[in-house]
Amino acid sequence: MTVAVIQFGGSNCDRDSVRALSHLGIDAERVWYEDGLPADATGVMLPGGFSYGDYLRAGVMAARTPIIEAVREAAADGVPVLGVCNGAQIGCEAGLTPGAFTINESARFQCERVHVRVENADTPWTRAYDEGDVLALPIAHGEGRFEANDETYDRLVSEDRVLLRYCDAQGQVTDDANPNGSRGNVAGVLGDRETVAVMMPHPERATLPDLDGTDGAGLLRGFEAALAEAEA
Ligand SMILES: NC(=O)CC[C@H](N)C(=O)O
Repeated sequence: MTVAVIQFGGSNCDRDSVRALSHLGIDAERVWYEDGLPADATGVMLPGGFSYGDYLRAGVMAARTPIIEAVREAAADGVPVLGVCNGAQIGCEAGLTPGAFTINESARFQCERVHVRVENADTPWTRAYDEGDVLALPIAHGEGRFEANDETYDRLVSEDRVLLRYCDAQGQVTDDANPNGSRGNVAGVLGDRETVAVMMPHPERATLPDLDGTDGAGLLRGFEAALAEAEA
């Protein structure tokens, strides 16, 4: 399989993402957004960064580029799609996943290590974990506060589409453990299909053993699991 890691002007996690995926034995390559989605892509990663300099709203410009139309079609066909940080913002702006990521409650850019709790381990992206597992992952964003209206939020919860919630080191989901004011401490959600997911924390920065922790590796392994699911 080859995961296309889409690079926009301003993306800055595309190389890290390819490196982390390759480390896991998942074939990945960077694809410049103007070159279009390769027909043989068996996965799509929307990496972190500052596409279009976060102009207007983070992710809004990239979400309106032609390659995202191709990503939408691929996602509908069951191709696994993962958006991380700016990629999560793009995913929500593109309607691949519900809700929105907006300006942090602090109104500041926050770069720190947080804990998230696995809310649903029965998805391709979380299969490597057990429900309730606590992962240490880095965040680095200014617009990471998850918001959704009541109807959308209730649907996400009732359909078990919340993947990760910010928590403390013991796994307690509290306001104090919510770094950015996200509704319900939500850090990651599934799209309409469980092969599509977005998350604000950076699993690719917590995958290589020579970096600080490898708790994110299982999330990236979701590409293999999601593909297997789609082909089943
Ligand atoms: N690390 C990133 O992807 C940055 C996310 C985004 N551009 C923000 O600051 O909100």
